[in-house]
Amino acid sequence: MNAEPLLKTESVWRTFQVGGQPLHVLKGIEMELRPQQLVMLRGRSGSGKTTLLNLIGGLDTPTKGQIMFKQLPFHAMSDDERTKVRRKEIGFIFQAYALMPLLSAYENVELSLRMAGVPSGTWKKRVEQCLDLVGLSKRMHHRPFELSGGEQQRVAIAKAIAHKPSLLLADEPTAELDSQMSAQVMSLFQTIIETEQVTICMTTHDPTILEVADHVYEMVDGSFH
Ligand SMILES: Nc1ncnc2c1ncn2[C@@H]1O[C@H](COP(=O)(O)OP(=O)(O)OP(=O)(O)O)[C@@H](O)[C@H]1O
Repeated sequence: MNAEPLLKTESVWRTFQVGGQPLHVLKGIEMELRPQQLVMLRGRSGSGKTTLLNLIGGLDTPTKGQIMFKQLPFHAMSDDERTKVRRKEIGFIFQAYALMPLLSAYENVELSLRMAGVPSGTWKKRVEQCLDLVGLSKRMHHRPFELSGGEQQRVAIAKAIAHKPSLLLADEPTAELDSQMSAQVMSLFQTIIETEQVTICMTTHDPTILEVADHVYEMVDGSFH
């Protein structure tokens, strides 16, 4: 592995003030994500996984330390600068970025291209390509409530990759799925890494899923073990 890392953190701390007291949620995180890797973060509830995903996705900034994404210093950039990079380069599969209930699968994926500022002439082809990749070509005009949980998750994946991000972040993407559907999502992630040349970083509690990771970071109380 000689390729430059896509993302590198150095001594990253994140501290929140809770009731006037500092709460150190991340304590000196050193992490590297390389191109086309599948990296997993595991750890108990409350260990700091989501806080770290928010930082590497540019949604939040560290209290101390450095985060370099594609040679850009996320720790030193303004919110506006990070937002611009995030819209183009990062895809999220987070509960908070769930599907819009009144829009069809097609319209949900199209929305992500609109948000990323992709020229509208290319939307149709790309939306169809992404829904095909996740195996939902035949259901593209269904709304989320007309789809199963696993199908909704696949639309969320299509939506997250449509703008061709280099990094895809997923917070517990298989938490609501049974083991068969989880295996399908993981196999889809492996396909996407190849075809879309993306790096995926996800959190999970599921030991069977960890087996397919290129690298697993074990988070204990805000540090890696
Ligand atoms: N904005 C905030 N202000 C204060 N405390 C916070 C804030 N965000 C997170 N925390 C605290 O940081 C700790 C870690 O939270 P985080 O959500 O990162 O854990 P997690 O490992 O993702 O847990 P889960 O698996 O339950 O999602 C928790 O104790 C949480 O209460």
